Amino acid sequence: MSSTTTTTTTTTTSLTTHLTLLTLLSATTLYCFYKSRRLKPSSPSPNPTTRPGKLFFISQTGTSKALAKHLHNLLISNNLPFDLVDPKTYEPEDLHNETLVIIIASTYENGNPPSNGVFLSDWLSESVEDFRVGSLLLSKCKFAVFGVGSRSYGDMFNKVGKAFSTKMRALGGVEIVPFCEGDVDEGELDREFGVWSEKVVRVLKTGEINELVAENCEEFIDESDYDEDEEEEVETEIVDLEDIAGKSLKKKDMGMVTSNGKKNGEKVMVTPVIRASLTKQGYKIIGSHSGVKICRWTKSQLRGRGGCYKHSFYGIESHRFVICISFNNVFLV
Ligand SMILES: Cc1cc2nc3c(=O)[nH]c(=O)nc-3n(C[C@H](O)[C@H](O)[C@H](O)COP(=O)(O)O)c2cc1C
Repeated sequence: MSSTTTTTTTTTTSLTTHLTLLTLLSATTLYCFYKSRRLKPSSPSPNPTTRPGKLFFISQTGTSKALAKHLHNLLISNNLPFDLVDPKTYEPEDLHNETLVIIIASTYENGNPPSNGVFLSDWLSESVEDFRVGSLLLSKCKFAVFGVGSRSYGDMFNKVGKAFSTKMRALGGVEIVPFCEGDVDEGELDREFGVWSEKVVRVLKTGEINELVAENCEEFIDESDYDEDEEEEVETEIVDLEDIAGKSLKKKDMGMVTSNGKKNGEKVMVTPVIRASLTKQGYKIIGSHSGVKICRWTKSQLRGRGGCYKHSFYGIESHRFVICISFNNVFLV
């Protein structure tokens, strides 16, 4: 009797142990499964490099705006993401971040842009003229321009569209389809615009763009200005206190800062766009007043690989100096 009781007790204990172990194992499995689900992203994260292109219309009485809307529909129906943008709501300081820009621009009185494009146009002109900005500012940007005007205005015909194309190129932009001039009076504006638009879409879709970019980049990037070390230097940009405070100069501050970089009437020496451009060229920005870059010949001389003509021809040891550019246009050697 006693033996039977002992056997029953042992069996019950063993069963309880098994059940406990089974429960523990199941709980662990469930926990691991739950954790693995939490860690696994539910869907692939979107590609951070894809930024919609910008389609600007510069228009007084609506012709360019209507054409831009047509093109926008065409682009979207071809799975080419673009934002239709009125430049008067756009901050040109952001332009160096754009990779695709299309501009439909009308010319208005005395060859000037319609009012919604004046700021963008002036900003580009000033950037082209500003020696600190340089021709690499828009090197990531592929663009195309269509001009709307009337031949009856003679030399002023499509002056604005032409100027946009020229200025974008001067800042390093890569023109993917040649500039096209539409004539509202004697030309076949709609047909010409249709043909040009198809070409833009084709280039964007087929990737012909890549070949063009590769070719054009060679023109714009002067390798003598760069070497391997400078690319690394770009990463270690000095941070300005103004930027830490988040006070970069923007169009929305226009009450105080004008398009030519004046703040409360005083010249601002390094605007964000100048900073970006100089950094691309390998300069280190000092505070908000100066930029420094070591000439590649200086590095070459210090490494014993030969220096520039000043040393070879005249024996001047310029590699012993650092050249500074002060933004108030004074050069210090
Ligand atoms: C007052 C006025 C001035 C114009 N000046 C020029 C000009 O200098 N050059 C040009 O090519 N077209 C000129 N045009 C023609 C315009 O570009 C044309 O009317 C165009 O369709 C206007 O485009 P929008 O409707 O997008 O503003 C002028 C038109 C007007 C009404």
